[in-house]
Amino acid sequence: MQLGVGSCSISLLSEFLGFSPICDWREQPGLDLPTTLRIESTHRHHRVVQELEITPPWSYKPDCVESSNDIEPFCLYTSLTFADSRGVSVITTPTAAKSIEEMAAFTNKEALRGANTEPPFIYEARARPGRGIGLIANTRIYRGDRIFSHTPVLVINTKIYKAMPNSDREFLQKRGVARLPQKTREAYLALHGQFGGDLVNDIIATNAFRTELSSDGKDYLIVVPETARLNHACRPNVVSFLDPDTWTQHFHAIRDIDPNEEFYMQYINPLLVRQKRLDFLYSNCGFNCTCPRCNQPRFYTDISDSRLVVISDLFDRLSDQSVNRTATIDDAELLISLVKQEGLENILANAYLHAALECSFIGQKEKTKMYAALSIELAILLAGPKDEDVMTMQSLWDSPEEHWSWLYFANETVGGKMSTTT
Ligand SMILES: C[S@@+](CC[C@H](N)C(=O)[O-])C[C@H]1O[C@@H](n2cnc3c(N)ncnc32)[C@H](O)[C@@H]1O
Repeated sequence: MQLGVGSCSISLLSEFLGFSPICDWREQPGLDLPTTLRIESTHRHHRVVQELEITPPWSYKPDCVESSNDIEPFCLYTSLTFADSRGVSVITTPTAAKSIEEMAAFTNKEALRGANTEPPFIYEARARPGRGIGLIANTRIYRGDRIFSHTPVLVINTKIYKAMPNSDREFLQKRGVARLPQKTREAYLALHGQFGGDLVNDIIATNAFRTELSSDGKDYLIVVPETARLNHACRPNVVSFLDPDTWTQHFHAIRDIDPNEEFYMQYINPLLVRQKRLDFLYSNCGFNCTCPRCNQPRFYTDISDSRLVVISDLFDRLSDQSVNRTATIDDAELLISLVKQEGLENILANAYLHAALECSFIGQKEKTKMYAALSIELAILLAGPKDEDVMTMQSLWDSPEEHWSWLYFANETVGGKMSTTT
């Protein structure tokens, strides 16, 4: 989602909307759908196209397979020393690997301080009826508390899906997992596979997150064994963001969590009504959702669905930045109230952001600051403190009058509908 006014804009990214890309990645045009992921290919001609040397941080000579577009091969790079010898295997092009090698995660040991270590006794993994293993809180956890921060063990440039047959990609994937340090490899291979077929590939299909890992914005799939144990619920209590500099995925509580409550993230767009959520989860993620929100009695589902329709409509109207827009601060406050009633704390930062902007449009300084602060508090859990949108909101909090949105329509539209200065 993009809020844009001239050259000034605040982009509300999909991750910012609070849903994980975990099943979304298989929706991308050109990527394999789950049915093809299930087929174990018999096609075997892994054309190793070039002999590359071992260069730090990599621990082996990269294995490369020619790509059908003939631009660049895709190669397997494994570092056994990455993240205190947790290790990582990366499948990408030699050019992308060069820029990865220069990232702080690989050049500065200090950058990974605190990653892959967990506060003790916060949670434990347990069998959950109808949904395999899940992570259960052992103690009360408060909104904003960090749950864990981990680095990926397998990283795949998504362009590979268009660039070569499945069998070639699977060859690189299998070798990538085989080369990981033993403990890491075992943790990977113990993960759940939902679709069957080649195990390494099935684990990717079931557990991968889609994310921008490199500074050049390239798309990657990542598998992080610890965070892969998080089940989905349509009212999540944890959210994540990935710091691209340190290659660390951080999870925080987005609301208070009781002892014995399961941690849930949201795999899909939170604005879908129940039947659409169930259909999407079944066709893209391969399971029938057993979360409490999908299983509540019809009466509550109907109320929830109608709230979601209004929430979507309000987001659309508040995002409309044309001079003919009809949205007001009342709409933004209604949105906040409905999002809270719906229990979607993972999109509350967006609702607060809209409220802050509406107040700024009409020059209400104190309320602008109040809503900006409320938005920032949650947005840093969803996108991280270095995120551009979070920094933009910070500037709205610091000095609303300096922000592009301040009395924007009053200045832009002389005598127009939006000249709503008080
Ligand atoms: C990323 S894994 C989550 C951890 C997994 N439960 C395990 O045992 O490792 C995703 C898988 O968990 C199960 N799952 C997650 N959320 C679920 C839900 N709300 N309802 C039913 N099954 C769910 C499905 O089998 C899905 O393929």
